[in-house]
Amino acid sequence: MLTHNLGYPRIGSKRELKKALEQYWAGKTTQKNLFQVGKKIRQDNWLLQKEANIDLIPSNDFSFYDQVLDMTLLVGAIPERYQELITEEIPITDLYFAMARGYQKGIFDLTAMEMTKWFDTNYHYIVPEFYRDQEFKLFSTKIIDEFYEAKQLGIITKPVLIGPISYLLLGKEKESGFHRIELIKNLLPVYKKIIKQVVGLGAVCIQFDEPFLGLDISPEIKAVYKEVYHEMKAEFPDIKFMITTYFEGVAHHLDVIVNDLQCDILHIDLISNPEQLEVVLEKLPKNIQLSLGVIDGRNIWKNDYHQSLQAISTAIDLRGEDQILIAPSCSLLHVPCDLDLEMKNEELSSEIKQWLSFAKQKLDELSALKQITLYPEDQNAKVSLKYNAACIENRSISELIHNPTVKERVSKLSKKDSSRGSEFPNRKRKQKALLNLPLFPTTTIGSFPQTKEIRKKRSEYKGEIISQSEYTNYIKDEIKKVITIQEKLGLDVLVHGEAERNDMVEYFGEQLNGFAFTKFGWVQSYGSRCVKPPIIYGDVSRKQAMTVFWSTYAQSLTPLPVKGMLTGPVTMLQWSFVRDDQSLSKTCLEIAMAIRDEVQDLEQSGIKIIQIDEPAMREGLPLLKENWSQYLDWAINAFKIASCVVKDQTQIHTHMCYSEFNDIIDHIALMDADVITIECSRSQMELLDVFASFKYPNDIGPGVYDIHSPRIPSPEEIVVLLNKAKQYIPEDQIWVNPDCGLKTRNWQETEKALDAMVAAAKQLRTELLQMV
Ligand SMILES: Nc1nc2c(c(=O)[nH]1)N[C@@H](CNc1ccc(C(=O)N[C@@H](CCC(=O)N[C@@H](CCC(=O)N[C@@H](CCC(=O)O)C(=O)O)C(=O)O)C(=O)O)cc1)CN2
Ligand code: MET
Ligand SMILES: [Zn+2]
Repeated sequence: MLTHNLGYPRIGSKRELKKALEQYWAGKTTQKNLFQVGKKIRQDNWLLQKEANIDLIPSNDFSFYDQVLDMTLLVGAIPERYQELITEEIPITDLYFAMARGYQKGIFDLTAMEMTKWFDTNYHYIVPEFYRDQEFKLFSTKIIDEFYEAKQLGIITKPVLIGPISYLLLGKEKESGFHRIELIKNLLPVYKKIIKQVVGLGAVCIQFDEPFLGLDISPEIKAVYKEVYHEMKAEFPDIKFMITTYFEGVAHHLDVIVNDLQCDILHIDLISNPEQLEVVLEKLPKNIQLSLGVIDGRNIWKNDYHQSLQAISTAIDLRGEDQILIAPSCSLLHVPCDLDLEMKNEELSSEIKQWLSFAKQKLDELSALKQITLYPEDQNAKVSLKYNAACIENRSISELIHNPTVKERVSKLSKKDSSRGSEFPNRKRKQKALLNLPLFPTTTIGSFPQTKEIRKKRSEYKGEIISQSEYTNYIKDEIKKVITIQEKLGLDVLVHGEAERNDMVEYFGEQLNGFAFTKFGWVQSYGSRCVKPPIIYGDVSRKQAMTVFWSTYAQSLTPLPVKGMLTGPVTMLQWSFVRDDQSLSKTCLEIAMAIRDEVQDLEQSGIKIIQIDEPAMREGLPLLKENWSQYLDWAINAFKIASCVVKDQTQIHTHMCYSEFNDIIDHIALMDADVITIECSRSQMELLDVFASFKYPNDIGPGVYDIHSPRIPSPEEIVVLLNKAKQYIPEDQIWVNPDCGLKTRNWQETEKALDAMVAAAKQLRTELLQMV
């Protein structure tokens, strides 16, 4: 029985890669230095896995930005607009970053490629763009370079590729009249070339990630799976093909896998779907080895050895030990690097620490499971099994977890707690009288640039280098500054700028009971951006008002309305590490009650508009359609519990980003927020197509420029987008705003872009006046 790993975090345990990337982009360091940082991380990761006795160690799981973009470069799917960057003078790395981030330099003004969520995770990938009859070619050498690099360290790695079918499905057609899967015939020869190259260097096993095998796929796609792997395998009969599936079970597609899929090893995710083990064991042909994903690659709880060993021994009994591999359920990209770094963190109680396991610890768990399975009588094996059982037991009976008051409040909720006093048209009239906003009201999503200085001050405050009052005064000055700037820019609805927040989820989590925090638990979100997800370990409740102080201060500075700014319950849940000892819906309701209390306090302190962000509403959607409606019911209900406590006059906003919303827009409408601001611009307002057939009932602000790119939009292009919006949405329902918060941008970009946005809104107002 072998152990293997699907992928290791690459940002560095101290975020070394993040820092090097940002320095490089700022022109403060050389490409050579960036490459050295990358190389060091790869080597550290390989050696660490070797030390942990992992039998099959992955390569090509490293990335400078995103593994899907790496594939795009590897197969040369470079969109037309970047072709002019393929010159002697411009390093290929800069072409790569241009695709990820846009490129505005000299004569060039190129927009970035679209970015979206990686399945139902908080990781974002760069969406491949496909055109009719598109050609592919072997374009980059990254995969062979990395294989070679590891080989020089004495490690024959398992190169990781996104399988050809999942790669195509992850992308998007950029013109009509074809389906991207048709491109497989052009793509396949390039995959064969890639395989040939790594095999030439000595690879014996290749990992093809095919997560779509767990999703709803059509019979046509199934047929393609059959053909493609048949054809590839025929050419490389001696190479082990490992097909990995994750995030869902494959039981419903076993027909393809059993009868048609040519592979040597199939990996299944037993965390997201433990039930599949039984049927896979029964139906999978005996000549295919089975890899059991028994260790949670997406959560931080210590593995329950007893439970894992049961699955492993069932599998071994039926197939024999040499036919079984064990692994994490998916790539470890989604968990922090190393729990050992938290040893000195006194805020994380030692009781909770013994319940946890990060990437490095998960590797040790993997090899412990192998030892216990192969040598059950070994003294070390016995000790580690016993220690594990004690930790699991401790967590299950810990007093830290349950709070009867919270449970009782939640159980007493009734239908009327989740509906507003009146219907939307009525509310809209009352809000209009109170707020008196112009047509096409302009606003921003909440955050303004989180400058180095702000972060430094917070760091100093947390390290007790500066006092609480110094920090408070500093943040107050920041708020004053952003209010003044917004007034100058001529925005209609203001925000306080969120300078006091480290992160929109972490900030609230820190003020709630039932949440715990790490100091180094960073997880890559996209590119160089990381988050430190809180750990929800127990029942959630609010300690005291969380935002009222800052919001009322901001409102005291201006006659214009300032939005109170909260993170919604679904997003709090989705972007935290969640408990696995009660249902998500229960935990979500507990959070909703805490937010509801805050909403009520804000209203009572005179805040007239309250925004409850739910950017993660869509990503929480189960991967299989059959499970959608159940999720949407509890998720929407939680949002309404949080928001519906206010009177008609108080305007509730929500905000969403990063996803395709077309397929759930009717459910988004059911959330009944008075206004939704929603990301749109990277996809050129594709979202709007849905409004041709679905009349969105409430107000909506389709994002008019991309905030993930440093590129500054012109007023003209924003006017074009708004005119497009007008064709689908009545003009008195349209708000004007960026795609998302501005925390990642600098001040110069921010002011210029917002200036363009306000100018565009004013132009539309003038045009309307002239028509009258
Ligand atoms: N949780 C979450 N998920 C999300 C999003 C989100 O905002 N939050 N947005 C989407 C993804 N977008 C994102 C956008 C920006 C960042 C982001 O800016 N992250 C920051 C970290 C934010 C943070 O928590 N910062 C802390 C700690 C900052 C820090 O590193 N401090 C330095 C010291 C200060 C310095 O000198 O820089 C240190 O301790 O070393 C703070 O502000 O307090 C980063 O990578 O840079 C992340 C995700 C979807 N998922
Ligand atoms: C990822 S959604 C971000 C919403 C938040 N209010 C902000 O502006 O940053
Ligand atoms: Zn957003």
